Amino acid sequence: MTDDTLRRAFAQDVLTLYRAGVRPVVVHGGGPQIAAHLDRLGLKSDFLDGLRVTTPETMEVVRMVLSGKVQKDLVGLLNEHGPHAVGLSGEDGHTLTAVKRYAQVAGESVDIGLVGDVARVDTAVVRLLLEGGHIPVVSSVGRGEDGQVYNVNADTAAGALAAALGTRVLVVLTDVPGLYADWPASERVVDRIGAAELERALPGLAGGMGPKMEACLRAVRGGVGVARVLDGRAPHALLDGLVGGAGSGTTVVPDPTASVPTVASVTPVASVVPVPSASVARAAAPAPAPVV
Ligand SMILES: Nc1ncnc2c1ncn2[C@@H]1O[C@H](COP(=O)(O)OP(=O)(O)O)[C@@H](O)[C@H]1O
Ligand SMILES: CC(=O)N[C@@H](CCC(=O)OP(=O)(O)O)C(=O)O
Repeated sequence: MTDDTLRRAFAQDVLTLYRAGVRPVVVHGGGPQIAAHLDRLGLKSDFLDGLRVTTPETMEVVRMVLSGKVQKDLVGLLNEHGPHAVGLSGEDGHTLTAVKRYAQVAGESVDIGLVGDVARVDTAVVRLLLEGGHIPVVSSVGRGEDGQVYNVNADTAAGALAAALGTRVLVVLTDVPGLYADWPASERVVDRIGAAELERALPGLAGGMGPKMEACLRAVRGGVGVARVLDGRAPHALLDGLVGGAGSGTTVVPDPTASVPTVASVTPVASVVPVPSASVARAAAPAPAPVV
């Protein structure tokens, strides 16, 4: 999202899906843009457990950069050929209600300021936009019921929103080819992982991969059909990954249903697995497919 060519390719992919009948919801972050702005202001920013330590001063910058710049740039790109995209912050319409989140460092909870987890999602505004034929573009800022505004990791926001909307697919774009099985010792990418195995692996994940994979887990446990982690450094990673690129990135699938299926429970519900992705584009889906 810091490279203009990649950003444009991403916007084209979202529009291609949209024109094919998919209803994408974009949730964005902007860590590098926040860092650049903090730097310009001479403010330091540290990360703990993959999350930015957020003072009230930092929070002002996070809010301004995410909702005022990164979101508007994305909306602008999506709207070059029509009034498709509408930006909103997680604060708007109570979309994301946040609660303070602590970092976990060596088994201890550490206070990292105004960092939030998503406690509740109100999908009303996003659904209104989808019903009106728009592409919602959501910044990962949450409103606390304590009067604070919280900095929510974008993957966390996306996973929670996907689960609340009951979407078919969650796509997470990142700057590595997928989840490395044994990072940093090896860069072998995990092709596919089930929710239970991912849950066991989560405590061992470092840096930003922790919140990212936690978001995928939350999504598939919340009823999303499948979550994909794709390498956003490749132009058109989104479309290639969804439509053409079986095998790219890491696919997170829900737990198989624990009980022996009865005839009634055989009806496919959440246990949909890798989207044969041409069908994503064909879907004209009754459920929207979110894109991060
Ligand atoms: N097991 C892992 N597999 C892949 N990347 C990992 C892993 N553990 C830590 N990382 C780090 O996590 C980074 C991705 O997280 P982050 O920088 O927060 O991404 P984003 O900006 O896409 O949210 C990778 O660039 C890599 O350095
Ligand atoms: C709490 C926390 O870390 N919030 C993130 C929000 C933006 C984000 O997630 O951006 P990326 O997707 O580019 O990493 C931050 O301040 O950087």
